[in-house]
Amino acid sequence: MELGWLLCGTAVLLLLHVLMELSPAVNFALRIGFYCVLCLVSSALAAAACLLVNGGRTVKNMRIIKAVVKTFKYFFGLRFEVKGLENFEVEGPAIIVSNHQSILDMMGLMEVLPDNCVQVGKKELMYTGTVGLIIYLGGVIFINRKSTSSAKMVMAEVAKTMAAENLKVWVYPEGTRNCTGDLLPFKKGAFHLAVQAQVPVIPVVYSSFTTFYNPKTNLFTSGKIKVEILPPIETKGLTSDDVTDLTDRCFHTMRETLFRLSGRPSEAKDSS
Ligand SMILES: CCCCC/C=C\C/C=C\CCCCCCCC(=O)SCCNC(=O)CCNC(=O)[C@H](O)C(C)(C)COP(=O)(O)OP(=O)(O)OC[C@H]1O[C@@H](n2cnc3c(N)ncnc32)[C@H](O)[C@@H]1OP(=O)(O)O
Ligand SMILES: CCCCCCCC/C=C\CCCCCCCC(=O)OC[C@@H](O)COP(=O)(O)O
Repeated sequence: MELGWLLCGTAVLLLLHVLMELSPAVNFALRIGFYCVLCLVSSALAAAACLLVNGGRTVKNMRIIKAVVKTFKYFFGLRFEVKGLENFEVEGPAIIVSNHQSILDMMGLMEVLPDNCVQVGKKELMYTGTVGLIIYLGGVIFINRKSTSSAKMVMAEVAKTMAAENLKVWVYPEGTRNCTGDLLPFKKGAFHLAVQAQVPVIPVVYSSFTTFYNPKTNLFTSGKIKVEILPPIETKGLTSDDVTDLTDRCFHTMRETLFRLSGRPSEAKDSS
C-alpha cells in the first residue's frame, strides 16, 4: 500500500518535471503557484509566531516576517547582491522609495528591510487570506488608491506619527507593479510625506527582473538581482512647493541607477 503511494507520488513528480521542461507556461504557472502557496503557508505559521511573541499588530513583527521571507530565495534560485546598506543608517525616521516589479519583490524587500520599517500597501492586500493577516500584523499602512483624498489623509496621519514612533516608511512610488525594465512616472505621495515629516528620502533600486522573469513570455528561471541603497536625499527646509522637483530628482536618480544595474544604456534624459 505504502509502496503504491510512493510510486504514485514519484510518477506525479516526474510528470510535473517533464511538463515543466516541455512547456514554459506550465513551468511559469507552477513556480508562481508555488510562490503563492509558500507565502500563504508561511504567513499562517509566521502569524502564529507573531501573535505568540508580540501579541498583535506591531512593526516588531517585521523581524519575524523578514527572517521567514529571506529563506524563499533558495527555493527559486535567486541571488541578491546588495550595496549601500550603510545608507539606511540615518538617525530617526525616513521615507524609503523603491521600484516595484512583481509580487516576487517581497523577497527583495525583506532581503534589505531595516528595523522599524513598515510599507504602504493597497487595501485590497488585506483580503489575501493569511498573507493579508501577516501584512496586517506587520503594521503595513493600508491606503485606498481609488480615493486620493482618503489616501492623502492616511499619509498625513503617518507624517505625524513617524517621529513619535521612530518609523521608516517604505513606499513604492510607481503605485503599481511594473516589469518592463523601466520606471513608471512617480506618484507624489511619498515625497509629500517626506516633506511634511521633514525626513530624508532613501532611494532603493532593484535591477530589472527581465532576464529571468517575464509574465508575458512565461519566463521564470533562477537569476541574480542587484540592489543598491542610494545616499539619503535631505528634505529639511523644503515645502510643498518643492515636492515636484524632489519627485523628479528622485525619479531620474533611480532611473539612471536602474539602467546601470541592469546593464542598459542610459536614456534618462529622454523621458520624465
Ligand atoms: C511570512 C510570509 C509572508 C509572505 C508575504 C511577504 C511579505 C509581506 C509582508 C509585508 C510586506 C508588505 C508589502 C506590501 C507592499 C504593497 C505594495 C503596494 O501595494 S503598491 C500600491 C500602493 N502604494 C501606493 O500607491 C503608493 C504610491 N502612491 C502614492 O503615493 C499616491 O500619490 C497616493 C497617495 C496613493 C495618491 O494617489 P493618486 O493616484 O490618487 O494621486 P496622485 O499621486 O496622482 O496625486 C494627486 C494630487 O494629490 C497630491 N498629493 C498626493 N499625495 C499627497 C499628500 N500626501 N499630501 C498632499 N498632496 C498630495 C499630488 O501632488 C497631486 O497633486 P498635483 O498633481 O497638483 O501635484
Ligand atoms: C481567502 C482569500 C484568499 C486569497 C488568496 C490570494 C493568494 C495570494 C497569495 C500569495 C500572493 C503573495 C503576495 C505577496 C504580497 C505582494 C504585495 C504586492 O506585490 O502587491 C501588489 C501591489 O503592490 C500592487 O498591485 P497592482 O500591481 O496594482 O495590482
